[in-house]
Amino acid sequence: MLNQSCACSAGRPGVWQVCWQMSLSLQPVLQGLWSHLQLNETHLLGFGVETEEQSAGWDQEETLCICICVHLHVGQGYDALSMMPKALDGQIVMEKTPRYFVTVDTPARVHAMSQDVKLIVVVRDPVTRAISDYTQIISKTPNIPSFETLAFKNRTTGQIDSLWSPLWIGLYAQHMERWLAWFPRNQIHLVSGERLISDPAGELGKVQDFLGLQRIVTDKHFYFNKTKGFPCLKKPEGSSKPHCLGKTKGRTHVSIDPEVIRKLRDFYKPHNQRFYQLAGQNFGWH
Ligand SMILES: Nc1ncnc2c1ncn2[C@@H]1O[C@H](COP(=O)(O)OS(=O)(=O)O)[C@@H](OP(=O)(O)O)[C@H]1O
Repeated sequence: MLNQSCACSAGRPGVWQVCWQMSLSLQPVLQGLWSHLQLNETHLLGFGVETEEQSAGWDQEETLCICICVHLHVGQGYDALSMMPKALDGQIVMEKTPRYFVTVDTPARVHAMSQDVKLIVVVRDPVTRAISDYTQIISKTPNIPSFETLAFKNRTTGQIDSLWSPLWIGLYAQHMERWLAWFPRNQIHLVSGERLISDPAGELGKVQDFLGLQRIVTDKHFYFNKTKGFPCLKKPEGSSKPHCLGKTKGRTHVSIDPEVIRKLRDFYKPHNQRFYQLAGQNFGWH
């Protein structure tokens, strides 16, 4: 059941917002619209438009209500800094938006906001990343074509569709180059997604060093949870119980034709090499 009031966050400076709330009994139409909106988020972002706080639910009369907030970022004047929470002395404010790494205008905008901001990017094997991305997309929009279909412009000739969002995002070198045009390499810290799983304390140790923090988070804070198949926190702050990440993190991936995986590995090889050079480190993706 969806509450009738729409959930847009109001009054944020530099952002215009529109809020729609629809209630129709045309289930298939709305499901299609919902899929369309989710698939086109990247496209919308390209134009500086972002959807936020999307929610959908069925009311008691079995009609679908959708509430979508569209935030239109007004030119370059989007004042992100004033939207950040105030920090006390000794506190660091962090903002986490995975899409910033790949959104074309973001480096310039972040630079206009702060030239000495510290940037952290978590990167993982782009092939695994693409499959993870697709697994997430298909969990929300089950009727889309297969990964194998979407990954190719032409499957017969083997031509990869590098503009398909899950593959395009994995072209890390090209995204990194855009950031390096605005920020020196030493202001960007790269976290290995693989080591974040195999050695979370080690990887977070480097993050703490990069942020100039004392190494407080160490091995003793983690344990390997066999059921989850991932490291989890022994005792998160403010709780006495262990905590693993939620169901949408670390889920079983859709199984993909090994031949397609091989083709994708070949496709990414030169891009990965270029990324290792820019990064000054080899992430070992084969
Ligand atoms: N400790 C722990 N527990 C669970 N999952 C972990 C952990 N550490 C890293 N990972 C990996 O994080 C992946 C999910 O991150 P996301 O890409 O969804 O993050 S993001 O919020 O979009 O940035 C997720 O990807 P998937 O395995 O594809 O779900 C995990 O592989």
